[in-house]
Amino acid sequence: MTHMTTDTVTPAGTGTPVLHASGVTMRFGGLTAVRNVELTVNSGEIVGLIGPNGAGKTTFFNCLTGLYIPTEGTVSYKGKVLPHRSHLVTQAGIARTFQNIRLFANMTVLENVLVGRHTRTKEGLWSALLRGPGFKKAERESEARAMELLEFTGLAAKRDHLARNLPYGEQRKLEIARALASEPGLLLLDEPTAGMNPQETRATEELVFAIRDQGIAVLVIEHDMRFIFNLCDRVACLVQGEKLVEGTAEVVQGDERVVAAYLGTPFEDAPGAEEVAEVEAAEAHATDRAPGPDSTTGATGTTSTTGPEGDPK
Ligand SMILES: Nc1ncnc2c1ncn2[C@@H]1O[C@H](COP(=O)(O)OP(=O)(O)OP(=O)(O)O)[C@@H](O)[C@H]1O
Repeated sequence: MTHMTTDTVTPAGTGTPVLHASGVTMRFGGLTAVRNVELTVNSGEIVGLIGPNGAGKTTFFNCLTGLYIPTEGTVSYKGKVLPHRSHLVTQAGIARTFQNIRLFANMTVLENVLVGRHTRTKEGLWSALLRGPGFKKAERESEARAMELLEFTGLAAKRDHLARNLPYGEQRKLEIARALASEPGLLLLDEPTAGMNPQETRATEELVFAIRDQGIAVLVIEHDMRFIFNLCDRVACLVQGEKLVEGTAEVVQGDERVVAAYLGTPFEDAPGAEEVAEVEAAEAHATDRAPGPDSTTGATGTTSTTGPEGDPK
């Protein structure tokens, strides 16, 4: 697999490293889900992580956030190696959202954000939930900050609604607001637009830009390639646990290995008649040749024409 990785790309003009993952490998028994991955996120950057289902993206996130202890490698935040404990990672300055929404369904929108603040208040989670001694003092300040975050994410009018009653897109926004409540320097988003309609996706794109503009670096996993390529300064593509390519949106979209392993066809706005004709011609060509000698392994040969795998949008 010597051809698999490329050098880390650091675009000119970006800041200092916020996150540095060095040689991260994660094995589950005989399965290597993440293999020797090197990734840096600099301040001021939005970095995308793409790849087929099962490529190891979420496992890599779990290694970054202390949920998993990597079999090999280290993860540093602002130059310091992180402990393998998720609450300490949050305290250090990394916040995340999950692929499957994890809100407190029976708490209000505001309460969910307040809970997200517990790593930044002296009183801690239990005091916040039980309104114990010392909480009152911090309460007004915390609530003001939580309301700021609800304004920022467009949820202020819903502050007293139960989280479970929010429409799906707003639940995803609330997850982001709650993550921001820990005042992170780096935000990890795991498929933030999964299940969203195009308007919600567009709004999420704007929200992520606004988060970056507040000085928070962002690392985002997403299967929606339009979203990724519009948003990201840099994109890394994982395939079978390894970093295949890393670079600007243009570089990654144009890389034939990424196209073959994941994208299928070069990414464009919408498949037009020209692309459809191309696809049909390729299919006809493939049929003419089958069953040829390269059709046995599936490792090479025809490029997938179905586009990126992933959750339907
Ligand atoms: N806790 C675990 N125990 C064993 N195997 C696991 C575990 N978590 C993930 N895997 C395996 O590791 C590989 C990578 O999975 P992972 O969920 O990280 O991929 P992914 O790129 O996030 O996929 P998707 O895009 O579908 O979310 C898969 O083969 C998966 O089955």
